[in-house]
Amino acid sequence: MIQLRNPVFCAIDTTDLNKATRLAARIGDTVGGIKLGLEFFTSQGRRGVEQVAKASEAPLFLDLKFHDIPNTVAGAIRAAVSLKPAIVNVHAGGGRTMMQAAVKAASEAAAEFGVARPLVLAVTVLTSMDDGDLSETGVVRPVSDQVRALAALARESGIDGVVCSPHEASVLRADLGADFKLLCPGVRPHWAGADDQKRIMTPTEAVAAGADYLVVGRPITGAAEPIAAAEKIVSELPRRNGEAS
Ligand SMILES: O=C(O)c1cc(=O)[nH]c(=O)n1[C@@H]1O[C@H](COP(=O)(O)O)[C@@H](O)[C@H]1O
Repeated sequence: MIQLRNPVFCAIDTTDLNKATRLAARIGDTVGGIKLGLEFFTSQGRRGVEQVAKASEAPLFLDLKFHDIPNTVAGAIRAAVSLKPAIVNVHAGGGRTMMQAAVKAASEAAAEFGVARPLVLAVTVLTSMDDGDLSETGVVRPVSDQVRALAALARESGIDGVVCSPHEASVLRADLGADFKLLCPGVRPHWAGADDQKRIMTPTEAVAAGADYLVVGRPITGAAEPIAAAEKIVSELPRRNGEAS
């Protein structure tokens, strides 16, 4: 269970350590959490993550989307847990055994390092993909069906929730119940462009559809005034039980 001031995670996608640290320090009081992903981690590594985490009290989503054989993913999850993230993720397409290994490794590493176990989420179908993109990979059913199947497999594997687009949130909520976490990128305020995202909704629509957490990157980080952009997004959301003001 993670306590957030609001459901918005700001995706800080950059190679620039100073930029990431400065933004994290300033925006941590506005958004619910901060997300660091492949671009930042590949350029700045563990020390970069530690520096950004030190700059902000906000919970960290370490988005490294592991997708490998079970033993390798378990080792990577172990290493990730030592950075004390609130959330980590794997690709559901890695399958049942891989997801089970990820959850087991997260629990064992958390106990060993004396830290809280992060939520382990599984990415279903990337929010940048539509039915045409998916069919090119050999999966010919609609995205929504594939997301439902992968989410059901993730839950059976002991995963805490999934990364999906807001388009699938209401169906997954009905399928998988209130406790299964739904984290949605592909979130765009009406005043922002879609960029490379294809399955998008506004923040308010995504929460109404059942998203627990929202990931918003470029509409905040690419704005002339990132803090003001984040405040605008957050101020439009309905307040939920347990969220701080
Ligand atoms: O796992 C993720 O966070 C993720 C999954 C997904 O399906 N789509 C997706 O956009 N993301 C991440 O969410 C962020 C979205 O950023 P923006 O498109 O700039 O808002 C990026 O950091 C992506 O890596």
